[in-house]
Amino acid sequence: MSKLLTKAASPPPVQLPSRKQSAHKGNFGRVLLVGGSRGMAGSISLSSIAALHAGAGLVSAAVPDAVLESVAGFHPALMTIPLPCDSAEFSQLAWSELRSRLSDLSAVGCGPGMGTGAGSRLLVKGLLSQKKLPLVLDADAINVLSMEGWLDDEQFARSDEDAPCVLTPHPGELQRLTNASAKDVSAQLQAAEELVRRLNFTVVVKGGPSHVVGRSPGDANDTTIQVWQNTTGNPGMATAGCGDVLTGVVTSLLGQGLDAMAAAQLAVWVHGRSGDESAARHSYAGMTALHVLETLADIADEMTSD
Ligand SMILES: NC(=O)C1=CN([C@@H]2O[C@H](COP(=O)(O)OP(=O)(O)OC[C@H]3O[C@@H](n4cnc5c(N)ncnc54)[C@H](O)[C@@H]3O)[C@@H](O)[C@H]2O)[C@@H](O)CC1
Ligand SMILES: Nc1ncnc2c1ncn2[C@@H]1O[C@H](COP(=O)(O)OP(=O)(O)O)[C@@H](O)[C@H]1O
Ligand SMILES: [Mg+2]
Repeated sequence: MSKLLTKAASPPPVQLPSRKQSAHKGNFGRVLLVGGSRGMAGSISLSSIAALHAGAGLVSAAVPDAVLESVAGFHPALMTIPLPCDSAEFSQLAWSELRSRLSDLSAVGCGPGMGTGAGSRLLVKGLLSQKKLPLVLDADAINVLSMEGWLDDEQFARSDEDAPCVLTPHPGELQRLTNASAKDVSAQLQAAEELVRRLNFTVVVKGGPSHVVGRSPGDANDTTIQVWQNTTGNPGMATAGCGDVLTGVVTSLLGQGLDAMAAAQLAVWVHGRSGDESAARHSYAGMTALHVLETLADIADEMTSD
């Protein structure tokens, strides 16, 4: 492990259980990331490899056939699933192909680099409609929700018995989804609370700092909505692909069994922590999402109780 230059200013909000000597990769979840398109193969690769660095046992990336080799080439531990595509993006046949591959998964993340064409829309609708698998929707999956207005439809709400759904919009994506101005943090947090209240989703409002808005599990009658503010991260993270990395971390922690609020808080914390270490090792301007991704490997055990 490379020598750390920084220490966390505050402890993680929640922690993962420590790893038993007898552990095997099945203990740490089998997750799937869905996305990518020609020209944006990097985004889904960042998300998928981030899921590995956050401790997932097995990670697959379901991508348009046209970018399979590029995505597979990023990391030998990553498995890939080719899906039908038109010239650049998923085709309308992609969902019917993917739906039969969901059975033994523990979480799925969708959206990075996906594009918003007809194939992407069918995939988002299919993943949103199934309620057995924890789901993270980011980037173009959120843009599809905005374009189709699906979140106005209560049929997509999640009960406490359903698997959770986590949205991870940046302010621009949240503005498209809710009309709350990207420049008005309190309006955006109120809009996120409304999504939690109406649909029982968990929402990561990304930014500097990020917030996690959701309900803690446990007492079904406890309808309190928490708005938790992250204590890690820095402006060096305002760089292409940084959010794609977070998508993989949230998916990974859901797949390791954390509830939506805990997975989202811990993911945001460790992602910002990796951003802080990356800024110290490089510079605000010089660091990239790849540095944040790779530094996760050095600090991931800070998520685990001693
Ligand atoms: N290497 C890759 O393949 C990359 C692919 N990406 C994909 O590109 C697609 C488009 O995502 P982008 O986020 O780049 O484009 P968007 O058009 O969604 O967001 C960019 C715009 O949103 C607004 N915005 C973003 N963050 C904001 C903030 N903090 N405050 C106020 N306004 C803000 C700004 O107007 C900005 O111009 C996504 O599918 C994404 O996953 C990006 O993640 C970049 C890297
Ligand atoms: N000034 C900042 N301070 C802290 N974190 C930031 C800052 N700017 C961006 N980030 C983080 O970087 C990530 C950017 O996400 P996003 O805009 O989706 O990037 P991309 O889509 O290019 O991957 C988010 O997690 C956000 O919280
Ligand atoms: Mg993004």
